[in-house]
Amino acid sequence: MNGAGNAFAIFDARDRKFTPDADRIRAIAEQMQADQVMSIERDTMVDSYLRIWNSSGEEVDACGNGTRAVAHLLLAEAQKDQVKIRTNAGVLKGQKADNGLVTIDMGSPLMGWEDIPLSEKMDVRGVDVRIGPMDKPYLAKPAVVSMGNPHAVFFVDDVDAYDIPNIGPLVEWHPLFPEGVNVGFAQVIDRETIRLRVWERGAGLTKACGTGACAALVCAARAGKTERRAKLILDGGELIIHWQESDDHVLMTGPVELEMSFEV
Ligand SMILES: N[C@@H](CCC[C@H](N)C(=O)O)C(=O)O
Repeated sequence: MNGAGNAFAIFDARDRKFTPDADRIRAIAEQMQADQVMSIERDTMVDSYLRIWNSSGEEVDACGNGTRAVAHLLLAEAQKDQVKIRTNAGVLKGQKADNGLVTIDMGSPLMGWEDIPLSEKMDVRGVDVRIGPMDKPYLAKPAVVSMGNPHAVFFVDDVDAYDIPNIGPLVEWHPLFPEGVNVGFAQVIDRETIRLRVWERGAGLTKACGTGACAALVCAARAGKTERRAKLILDGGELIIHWQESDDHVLMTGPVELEMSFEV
């Protein structure tokens, strides 16, 4: 499946065990050209339990687009208006939106430096990241937030002018981020539109990152650069992100596509 171009290989592990090691995940991701591998498992309390692995082989806690993709499957299967999916980052609600789109309530963003986590206390609106060549390092100041996974967001004038495959990895495993970080490059077009590209932790430059889109909107709205609702334009499609004032939750709405399904 894909969610706005973010590519997934999803295993239905409700009746069959799926216990891959990191090598197996890497092989599946390579074969299926997937950014993330996921498995849907039975859960006693909610509709399903979703496990998520990056294409690098590590299991992670959150994937916004992946959760939307699985919500789409479960909504169709159960013929329900809403499904609840347990992830390692918490229980998330998914529902159908207009025009075949799917919405996930991603819950509240976490803003404490320990929540991201950072290795030392810093102002999350602009942390100090020293990157660049050894002889000429430069200081960059991305905003950071957790959407169940860590994000650093650089606000730039022209997203397409940045060499993301070279800059992304320098930030992804910078010592300030003990668990690594997803690295977003956000260009505010106007108060309701952001162009975004994301170098994902453990997956590289993907066509879309759902939690990255939520993180970019939260950091932009927190800094007064945008409204709390905006369209995020990613390489693979568009997402509408709404950081609700009423309950602090972030809602993500966008397209989902089932590309193929088969028995293994
Ligand atoms: N593609 C995802 C995020 C997947 C996990 C991320 N790479 C991480 O390591 O936290 C999304 O749509 O949110």
